[in-house]
Amino acid sequence: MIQNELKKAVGIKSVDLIQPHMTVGLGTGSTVYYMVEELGRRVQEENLAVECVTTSNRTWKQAEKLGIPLKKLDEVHTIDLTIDGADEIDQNYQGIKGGGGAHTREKIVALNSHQNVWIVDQSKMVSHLGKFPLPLEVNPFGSQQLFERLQAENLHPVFRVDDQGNQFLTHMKNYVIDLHLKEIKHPHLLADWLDHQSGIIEHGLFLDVVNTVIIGSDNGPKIIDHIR
Ligand SMILES: O=C(CO)[C@H](O)[C@H](O)COP(=O)(O)O
Repeated sequence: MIQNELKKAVGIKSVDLIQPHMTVGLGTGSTVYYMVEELGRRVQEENLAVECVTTSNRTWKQAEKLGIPLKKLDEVHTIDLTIDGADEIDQNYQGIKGGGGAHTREKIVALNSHQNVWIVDQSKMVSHLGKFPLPLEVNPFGSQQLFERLQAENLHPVFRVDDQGNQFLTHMKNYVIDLHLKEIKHPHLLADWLDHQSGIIEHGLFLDVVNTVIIGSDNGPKIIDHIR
């Protein structure tokens, strides 16, 4: 099966986990796109009653068009379930997110959710994290000094640019620095170090977060449940 078909299959499958009257977090990305389309269909055709918060303007606009009831994060008390994509997942179900630069909002929503589900095609499953560059959302103020500090630590930073070659800007008008690490041997140690650097708003290591992973494979979606 081609990659998009795998993404579509897991996106559709994940909507089965949404129960009536849940508050649901909607992630960001091309896999989540299919989940949101299916959720919109069930809201419209099957009167599935839910309220949702989103992790990006892109997902908000898509969900709004489909008539999915939306709330701002600060308007809800709890999030029952968040469904999101991921860029890499290792054998301990630790992840890298932020390929789309939305990881700050994604992490805020994830850490405020009772359950987190990641939907991925099989290419995202890896033995060790780090082949995918690790995104950092950084404050533009002092970002060059931060860049040099990351260089000095041999973390191989690269400022992300957009299609036009301009500085990539997040929703909150911050920069993204991607760390080209090849392999992250100690994800918790690295996360801890990054958490203590001024100027880094959020990094893309999502550790001990996910409860369920749905992996798209040629044999159909495979659900790995009760991870934590
Ligand atoms: O973290 C993300 C965006 O910040 C996405 O969830 C991640 O990049 C996966 O996207 P896709 O489903 O398009 O491969």
